[in-house]
Amino acid sequence: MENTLGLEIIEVVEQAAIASSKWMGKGEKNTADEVAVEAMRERMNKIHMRGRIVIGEGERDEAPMLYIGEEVGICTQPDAQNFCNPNELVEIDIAVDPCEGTNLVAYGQNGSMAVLAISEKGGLFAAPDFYMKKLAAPAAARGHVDINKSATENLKILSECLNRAVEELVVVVMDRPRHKELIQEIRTAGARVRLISDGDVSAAISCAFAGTNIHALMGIGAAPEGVISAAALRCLGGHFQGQLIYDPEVVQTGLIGESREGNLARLQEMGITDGDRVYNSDELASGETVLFAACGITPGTLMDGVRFFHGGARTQSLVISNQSKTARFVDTVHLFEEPKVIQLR
Ligand SMILES: O=C(COP(=O)(O)O)[C@@H](O)[C@H](O)[C@H](O)[C@H](O)COP(=O)(O)O
Ligand SMILES: [Mn+2]
Ligand SMILES: [Mn+2]
Repeated sequence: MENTLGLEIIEVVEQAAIASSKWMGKGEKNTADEVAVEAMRERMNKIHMRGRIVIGEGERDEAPMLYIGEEVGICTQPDAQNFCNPNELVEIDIAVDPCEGTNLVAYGQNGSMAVLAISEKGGLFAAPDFYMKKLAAPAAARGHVDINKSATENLKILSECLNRAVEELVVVVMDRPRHKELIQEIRTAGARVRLISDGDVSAAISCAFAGTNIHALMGIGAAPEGVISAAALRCLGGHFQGQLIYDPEVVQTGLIGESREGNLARLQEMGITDGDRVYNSDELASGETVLFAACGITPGTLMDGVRFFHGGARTQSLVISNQSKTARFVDTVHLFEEPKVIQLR
């Protein structure tokens, strides 16, 4: 599955990032999202594959989406027999977030990216559009920290695993009223908190790279983003656990459905019988082959954002594979017209 796909999906996230970045700082989050979705769809449909979207994103705020169940790739098109023998190709599942951090793009802030994860059919947890409590941490802490433990306990464990004082740890938390107590607890324990307004995928992945000065992600974000983060952390050997959150009182937002009971019933309908189950990265991204790709839209901890120059643009992407055991940082110059100058730096 991986050989050429690994290269082609770089272009998928690059095209989405370029399209979205044209709307950076324009205050129009839906347009920044829409153009990323379209660019991602268009490029994906040129790939020689039989793909199916298992996680599209945006139902919650009715953002444009590559909808769940949508078939993508040349070999799913009506005229597929002209290009390929659909039966010969492995069916793959794809989780996408064409513009992760739409607000960040709209307001010109750091940390947005076009991102996706791929596995063979059935290899990614088809997360409902719910919230998810998340715990991400570096590989050294994998299996030692635990989402069922308190933040104080986990910080102590992290400090031992990473051989640094609790005061030397930085925890990313989304800046939301629901995290008031969590933030207080982390601060009381002695660690430092980096509050983010959006973009918890970037924060989760950053935990797996030493040098980012991010040692954990704690708190509640969206479930689809949890699966995408888990795919990256699974490949990188980092720690990721997620637990669906179905109680509107815990999330403190009206965007999750009317009641705890109603949400539990929705989960049952989807075949999720234990709403409190804790999933680890191997369960959220369980496939034998897992690929992850992201391209910075605005600058971030791991990747630079899209930079335009006269006649072109430069992007930075990250492609991670559990098969080749690689994390590739890809720096690409895109030429929109006949170049006069290619800027090296
Ligand atoms: O910040 C985020 C928004 O993603 P997007 O809609 O693709 O721009 C995600 O990283 C978060 O995980 C998540 O969507 C968020 O925490 C849920 O929204 P909220 O109710 O504002 O906390
Ligand atoms: Mn997102
Ligand atoms: Mn998005």
